[in-house]
Amino acid sequence: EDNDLDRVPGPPKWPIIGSGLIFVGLPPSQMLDRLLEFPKKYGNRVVVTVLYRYILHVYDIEDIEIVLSHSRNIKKNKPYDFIKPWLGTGLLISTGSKWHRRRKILTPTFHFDILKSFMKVFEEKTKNLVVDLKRRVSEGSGVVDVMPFMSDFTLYTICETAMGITLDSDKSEATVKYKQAIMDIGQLVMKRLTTIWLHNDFIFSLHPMGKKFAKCLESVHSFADSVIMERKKSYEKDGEVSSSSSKRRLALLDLLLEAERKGEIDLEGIREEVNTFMFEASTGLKERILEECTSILGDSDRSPNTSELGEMKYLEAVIKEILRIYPSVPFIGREITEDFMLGDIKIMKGCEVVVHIYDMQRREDLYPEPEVFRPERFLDGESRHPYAYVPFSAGLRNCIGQRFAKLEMKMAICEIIRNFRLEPLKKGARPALKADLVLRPNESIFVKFVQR
Ligand code: HEM
Repeated sequence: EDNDLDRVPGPPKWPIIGSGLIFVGLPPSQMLDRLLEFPKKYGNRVVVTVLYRYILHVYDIEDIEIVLSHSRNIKKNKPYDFIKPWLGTGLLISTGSKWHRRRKILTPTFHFDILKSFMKVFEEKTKNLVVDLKRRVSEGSGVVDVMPFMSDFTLYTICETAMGITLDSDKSEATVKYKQAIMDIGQLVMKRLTTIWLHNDFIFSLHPMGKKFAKCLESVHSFADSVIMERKKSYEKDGEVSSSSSKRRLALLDLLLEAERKGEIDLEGIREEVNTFMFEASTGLKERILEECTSILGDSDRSPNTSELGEMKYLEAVIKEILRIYPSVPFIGREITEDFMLGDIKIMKGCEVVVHIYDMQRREDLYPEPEVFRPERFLDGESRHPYAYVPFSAGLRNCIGQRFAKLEMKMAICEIIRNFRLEPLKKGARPALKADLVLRPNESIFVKFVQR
């Protein structure tokens, strides 16, 4: 059958191997740049072929809307397979009826009342963060590499809210290993993506990279298992009593354990979700908060004092602008399971579609002077196409933790701003970025903290 995608422009294709060679051997720091060249060279729909795969990249709002709002094409594409050994088919990766079932079990965890009860944890973890930062600042010049602080903060917060486990000041070997393993997994997956012969599972398992990957998995899984077992013990002891009274928060893990009791999920399934949420929630936040605070506060006349409600709106706009310029998930991939029309072209089952959030949110026609950090864009009441801003994705597979994330970010930024004046080391400097499993800076982010 004729494939409409054969008529869509894209990088040159070789027989059999297709255009995949353009990515081969690219370091992750250049991968994002390569993808960003596409729309400039070929337009807002670009086809890349790799062996038998057709991968359509879309950059237009109209196309993005059709893809994200499709109610049956909810399957993730091939690259997500590489993180399956880690996250299993948890909520992020699962599809079809399994995804529907899981989403139903997990959705109540993000109900507003439960989120409200998490506020205490957000507050406590933020206070601890501020104490840690103060200690660091008092020890030295006040110049801090913020990433490790933020990754601890987000990990502790998700563990306590969702898993009911306190990790603070837990510098145990297992925690340290877990955090390192997650970073390594991200790097290994990206490298594997650009090394076509390592796509084969068997070859990968024999290669040193595959062996390192397996070691990382061991650390991550044993950490997750101990979190589950600890909670299971205390849940079995007093879970039923306290979950029906309002004495204790009903953590996500409790909900999963309850579902296990009802036969809706097994232990393997719980592990998938624990891994999924610890990953999504701890990488989903950390990079973007403080690094961009530096550029906000470098411009000191709009340094936000966030204790007033009016200023909270500004803070919200700040957060929105951060996620416009630095969307944690720069692009999303789908494998098409049911033919559909994308405007005038037919997208057939088996093709993959990649939605470019990062690129779309930096389009000049949608956001004048797109590289300029200007939260006011979100305050001026200007109407915008609903798909012109999708850092949390949209449609059925949107981010389940979106409201959780916003509350956590607000709380953290508020407390930090109240306690410190932040100065960028270099005014107007922007971190070089790399596409990891999430968008990450390619270098440490140093910020000068001056205690107020
Ligand atoms: C700034 C913070 C965050 C951003 C920008 C963000 C963004 C996203 C995006 C774009 C997706 C869609 C991914 C895809 O289709 O492949 C997603 C999915 C998801 N997010 Fe987030 N996220 C954030 C924080 C969180 C937090 C805090 C949690 C958990 C508490 C979370 C849990 C999830 C889960 C489980 C999914 C999969 C949902 C599904 O497929 O049904 N995220 N997120």
